[in-house]
Amino acid sequence: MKNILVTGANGQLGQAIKSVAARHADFNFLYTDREELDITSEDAVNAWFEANPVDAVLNCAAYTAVDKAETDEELAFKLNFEAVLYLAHASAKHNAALIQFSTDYVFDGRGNRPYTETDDTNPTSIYGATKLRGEAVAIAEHPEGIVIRTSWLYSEFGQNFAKRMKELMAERQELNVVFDQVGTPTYAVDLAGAALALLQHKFQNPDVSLAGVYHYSNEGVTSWYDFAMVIKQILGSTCNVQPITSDKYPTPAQRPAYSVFNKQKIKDLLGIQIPYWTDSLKVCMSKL
Ligand SMILES: NC(=O)C1=CN([C@@H]2O[C@H](COP(=O)(O)OP(=O)(O)OC[C@H]3O[C@@H](n4cnc5c(N)ncnc54)[C@H](OP(=O)(O)O)[C@@H]3O)[C@@H](O)[C@H]2O)C=CC1
Ligand SMILES: Cc1cn([C@H]2C[C@H](O)[C@@H](COP(=O)(O)OP(=O)(O)O[C@H]3O[C@@H](C)C(=O)[C@@H](O)[C@H]3O)O2)c(=O)[nH]c1=O
Repeated sequence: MKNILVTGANGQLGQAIKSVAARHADFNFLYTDREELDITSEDAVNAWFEANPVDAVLNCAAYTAVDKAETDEELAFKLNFEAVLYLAHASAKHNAALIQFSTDYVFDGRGNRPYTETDDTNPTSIYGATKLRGEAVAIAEHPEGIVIRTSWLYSEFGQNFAKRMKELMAERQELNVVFDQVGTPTYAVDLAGAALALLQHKFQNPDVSLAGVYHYSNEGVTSWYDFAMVIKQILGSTCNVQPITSDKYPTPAQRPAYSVFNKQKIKDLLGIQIPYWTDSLKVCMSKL
């Protein structure tokens, strides 16, 4: 039996992990959120590791309010960087694996072909910058640190774009959504399955180093507008959804115009097929 610490377990990804946990009868999940384990406290992190035997950490805790981070840099930095440092040190000391989650917002979006794990990063937002620092520290401060970058996460859990669109389509007759930001939505339940498969692979191949960055999203490419349009079609909504350019939807944080991932590395390693984004979206919408 492997003891897996899940931080931020009541967040979107944490709940998605709970929903697939039964697939891994040999994993004993230790779910914590801020109340049980505040990862911004180095003392709390160290005390937790002293008190509980841990074989791996899935760090699902993060500061994810992209626009708010522009004026709340201190807390975003604490959670997305400093806390990762504490987790990396503690898990390395106790010989536990570490999986840190990161984002497509580490890229500036000026690319025009799917980003690989070795492509240059250049975040355009505070959120992206703090997540990039978190990636670096997970890799540098843990000899086997793993980072999974994902994009446009949605699910039946927590707050996300798909749920927001459903609410707005019920409230409004017209909705404007940007069509000049292109990426790939990711169903958090698919990501949770892939992260646990990666962990399983690691436990089964203890002598092989898996350290480094991996890209994971669903398959396909779309814009936020097209994402909204597919949601509208699935719901059978009559809301008039209009495409707009980003300058017509000003936000405090600048988002990448293009953030599609190349996912070959994780697909080759695990031998997995990743679901197409609209297939997973239909599964999720049937649960909302
Ligand atoms: N959401 C998205 O679209 C994307 C997310 N990601 C990454 O995926 C990961 C998971 O994101 P997601 O599940 O959506 O995020 P959520 O915001 O849904 O969940 C984050 C969780 O962290 C908890 N938390 C906050 N502060 C602390 C603390 N000090 N100690 C412990 N826990 C804390 C939150 O609790 P509380 O609610 O009480 O604050 C919440 O439960 C993150 O690393 C994120 O950067 C990457 C790409 C896209
Ligand atoms: C709600 C809404 C948003 N938009 C735009 C704003 C933005 O450019 C885009 C996405 O909207 P949101 O602000 O909901 O999504 P955002 O918070 O930017 O989502 C990001 O979250 C972080 C945590 C990540 O790591 C990213 O991968 C990504 O998922 O859609 C519209 O055009 N119309 C709307 O009605």
